[in-house]
Amino acid sequence: MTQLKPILSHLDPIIPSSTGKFKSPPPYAFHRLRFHPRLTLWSFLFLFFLLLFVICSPPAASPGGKRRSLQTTGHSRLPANWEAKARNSARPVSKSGLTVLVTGAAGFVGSHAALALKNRGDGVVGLDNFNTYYETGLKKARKTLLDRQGVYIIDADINDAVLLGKLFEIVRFSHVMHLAAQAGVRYAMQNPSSYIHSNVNGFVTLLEACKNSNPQPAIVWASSSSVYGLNSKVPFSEKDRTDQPASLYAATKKAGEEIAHSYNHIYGLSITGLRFFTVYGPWGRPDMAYYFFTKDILRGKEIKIFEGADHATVARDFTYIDDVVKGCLSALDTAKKSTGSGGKKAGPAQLRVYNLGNTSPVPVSKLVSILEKLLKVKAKKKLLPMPRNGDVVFTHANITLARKELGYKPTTDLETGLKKFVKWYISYYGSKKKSAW
Ligand SMILES: O=C(O)[C@H]1O[C@H](OP(=O)(O)OP(=O)(O)OC[C@H]2O[C@@H](n3ccc(=O)[nH]c3=O)[C@H](O)[C@@H]2O)[C@H](O)[C@@H](O)[C@H]1O
Repeated sequence: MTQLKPILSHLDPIIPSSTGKFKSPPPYAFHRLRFHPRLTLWSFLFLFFLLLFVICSPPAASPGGKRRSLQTTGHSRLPANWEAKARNSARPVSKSGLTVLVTGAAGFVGSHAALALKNRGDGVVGLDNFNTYYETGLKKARKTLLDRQGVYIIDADINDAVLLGKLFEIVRFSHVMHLAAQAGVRYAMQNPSSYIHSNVNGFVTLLEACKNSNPQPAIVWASSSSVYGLNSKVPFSEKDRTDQPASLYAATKKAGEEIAHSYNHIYGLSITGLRFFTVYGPWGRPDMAYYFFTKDILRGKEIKIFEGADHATVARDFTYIDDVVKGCLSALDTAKKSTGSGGKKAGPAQLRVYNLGNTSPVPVSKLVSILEKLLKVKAKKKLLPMPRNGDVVFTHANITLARKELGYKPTTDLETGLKKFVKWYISYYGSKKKSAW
C-alpha cells in the first residue's frame, strides 16, 4: 500500500477522478516536443547530466563496504549507527556478566528488568516496537531512563526476522529475556489478531533467530497466570491443568508454552517460562485496573468493580514489580545453556515453567480502598457483574517451585507496593502535566 501511494499520486493529474473528465493532450504538443531542435538539445544535455550523476553517486545501500543494508527490509527508522550502539550496550562490565537481549524493553516489566540487569553489570540490548496499545509517551520516557543508564533500545518488531538475524550476528547473546507481548486480557476481544501477531508469530520469529544463532542463547520469557483459566483448584500450581483458557490472551500464552516445548525438543533451546500474576508498580501499564482506577479516582470519574456470580468476590494475586524482576533475574542466572548450535540439537536441554505470584490474593474492592486511602479521595464506585470478557474470578499462585529452584521470595504487600506506585504516578503526571491513558 505504501509503495503504491507515490505511484498513484504521480499519476493523479492524468487519471480522471470520474469517467469523462480525462482530457488527452493535443497531438500537436507531442510533435513539438519530438522535433523542435532546441528542445532536443536540452533533452540531450539533461540526459547527459543525469547519467553523470548516477555514475558518480556512491552506492546508497552499503555504507560500511561489506555491510548488509537493512533499508530494503523496512528498517529505515533505525539510526545509521544502530549496530555500534547495540554492540556497546551489549558489553558486560564484568567478565562473568551476561549478555542479554531484552525484548519489550520499553514496556513495564521489560524496562525494570533491563535496568536491574544493567545495574548489576550485565550487558543489555533492548528491543521494542513502541506500538500504540497505550500511551507511547510513557514508553519513550522509559526509553530515556534506560538511555541514561547506557541501555540501548532498538526500535523494531520481534516479527522482523531479518533484523533479528542481523542482531544475533553482531552480538553473541548468552541470554534472551523475552517480555515483548500483546498484553491485556479484555483487549483481546477488540483486537484478536494483535495477540496472534505478537504472542504467537512474534515468539516463533524470535525462537527461530535463537535457534539459528551460534551460540544459542538461553531464553526466559513471560507466560501468564491467565493460562490457569477456568482451573478452580487453588492455589494454582505448575502441575495444574492449563487447557481451559478463558481469553484469547490466555490461549496465546498457553500456545507460547507449547511452542517453547517444541523448540526445546527439536533444537535443544534452553527455555524458561514465567507465569506472572497481575504485576503492578511504578512505570506500570495504563491499561491495568490499579492504574486507570488511580486516574479515574483522581478525576472524580466513576469506576466499575466487577463481581463474580452471586456477588462473589473477584480477587487477584497482585505481585509487585521488584519481586517479579528478582524472579526474572534468578531465572536467567539458573538457566542452563542451550545444547544446540546453528539449528541442530546436540542433547536434551532445560525446559522450565514457574509461577511468579505474591501468594496472597486481594479482592479488587480492597485494592480500591487502599487507593482511596493513599490518594485521599473517595472513589465513585459501581459494582457490576463481571462481563464475559475473558476475566477470571480469582488468581492465587503456589510459588513452592520458584522458591525452591529460583530462591524466589516476594516481600512486598499490596499496600506497600501501591504506595510506591501512587508516589511515582503523582510525580510523573503531576510534574509533566501529562494525561494518563
Ligand atoms: O496475571 C496475568 O497474567 C495478567 O494480569 C493482568 O490481568 P488482570 O489480572 O486481569 O489485571 P487487570 O486488568 O489490572 O484487572 C485486575 C482486576 O480488576 C478487575 N477489574 C478490571 C477492570 C475494571 O474496570 N473493573 C474491575 O473490577 C478485573 O476483573 C481483575 O480482577 C494483566 O493485565 C495481563 O496482561 C496479564 O499479565
